[in-house]
Amino acid sequence: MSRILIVENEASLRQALKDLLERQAYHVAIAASLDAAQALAPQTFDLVICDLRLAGEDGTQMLALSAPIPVLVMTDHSSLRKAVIALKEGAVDCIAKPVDDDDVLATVSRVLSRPAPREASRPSGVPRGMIGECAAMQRVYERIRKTAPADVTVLVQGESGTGKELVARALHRQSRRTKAPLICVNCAAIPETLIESELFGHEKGAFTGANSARTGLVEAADGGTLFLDEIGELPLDAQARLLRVLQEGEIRRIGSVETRYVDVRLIAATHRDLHSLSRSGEFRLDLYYRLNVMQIELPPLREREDDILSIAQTLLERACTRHARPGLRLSRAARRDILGYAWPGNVRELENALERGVILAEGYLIHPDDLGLPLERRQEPPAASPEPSDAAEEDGVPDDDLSLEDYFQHFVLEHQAQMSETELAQKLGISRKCLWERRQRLGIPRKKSARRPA
Ligand SMILES: Nc1ncnc2c1ncn2[C@@H]1O[C@H](COP(=O)(O)OP(=O)(O)OP(=O)(O)O)[C@@H](O)[C@H]1O
Repeated sequence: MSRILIVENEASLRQALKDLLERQAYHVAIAASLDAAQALAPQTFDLVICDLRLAGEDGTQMLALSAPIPVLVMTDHSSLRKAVIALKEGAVDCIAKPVDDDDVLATVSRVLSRPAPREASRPSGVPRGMIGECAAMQRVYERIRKTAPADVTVLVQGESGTGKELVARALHRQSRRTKAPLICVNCAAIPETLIESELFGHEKGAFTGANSARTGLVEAADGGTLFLDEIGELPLDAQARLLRVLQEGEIRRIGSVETRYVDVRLIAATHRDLHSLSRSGEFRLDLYYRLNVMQIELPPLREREDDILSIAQTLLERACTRHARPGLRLSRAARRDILGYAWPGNVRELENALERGVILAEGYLIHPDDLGLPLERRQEPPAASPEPSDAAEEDGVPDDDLSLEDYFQHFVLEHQAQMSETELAQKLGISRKCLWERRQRLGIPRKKSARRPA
């Protein structure tokens, strides 16, 4: 069934819409703000419903954050102008507030019955929500395309923040199970004492505190896909139960003698070496072999040199939209830092650094200090090719978009501590008045220098 994300800051309406749509068997997630919506990866849904007037935020920003997923906007009479703008900017339809249940259901069903932006028809074959076109990622996309329809267990390996959950979502979307649930569980985030009952469910009275019977997440994924992130953290007892699910499709709730049958496709992910964990007795070898039918290996960001700047650019645009700071750009020095840094937290860390940059940038450019990358972990930037055919590629940092404004900012920031305003203006070939005006426009306030004023 289709997955819908509701973005609405008013709690009662948010819950009422959720209940209404869930009664029609849609899978619904809710968010009260743009940030909360962004954290739920809006591009992985089938439809986003968004109020245009979120508390202090502009709901039209959801259009850019969700693209290419259809966005249905909600508005009352006081913001009709905004609704017209949203429709012009690509919203698929508009629901009038106060909302009418039948109107909501009819509009949702109409929008969802239109042909969806299909994965396979995306020009580059890049799964929805994923960025990057380097050779290693092309191999990942090809693996996803071939593996998804095969309905086999998949083991996704990669460091933290490399996109393992995005791969699981793409596998599910491209599989025959796409209309059934995808249940994502981070095994490391659930306390060891609770994990078995969370996964496999329990009967009433099975243990202290089990006041009622509960369905586990494996059963909730019946007919669909179960994504177990950080599977290396699963305790041995839970591993034994999981093995039974994989071998026989059998599940037994904690405290129950009754065996139930489930049809679940398992996608597991880990940043650890399960084979060596099995040698030390921490992971069952038989489970490892069961999981390891197909592997998808995600490269760390530092090995995706060809991709880093284009990923940064896309993530930067998203962050600019989120924080209503359109048009911010990375300074040359910031791009060099991005290329030279080792990115132990991978794409997630890059996303966070850019978010920081967008929030802290004072002018139109994001400088290294705004990104705040830890100095000790920066590496030398990738070496320039021995005989650069294009001087603009010096240090591997493309220079093609280094505008006069970039140059101006860079020059002023680099020399203002040592030069007076007159010297700076002379070197730049402009008048002092012009220097002052540009400082104002670009948001580079004059810093007090140790030199006497000119
Ligand atoms: N190739 C990619 N394209 C776009 N965004 C990405 C990519 N890889 C990771 N991200 C972003 O980085 C963040 C982390 O991604 P994800 O949760 O899929 O990583 P993970 O490998 O499962 O991490 P962990 O192991 O820590 O759970 C998300 O915000 C995701 O959108």
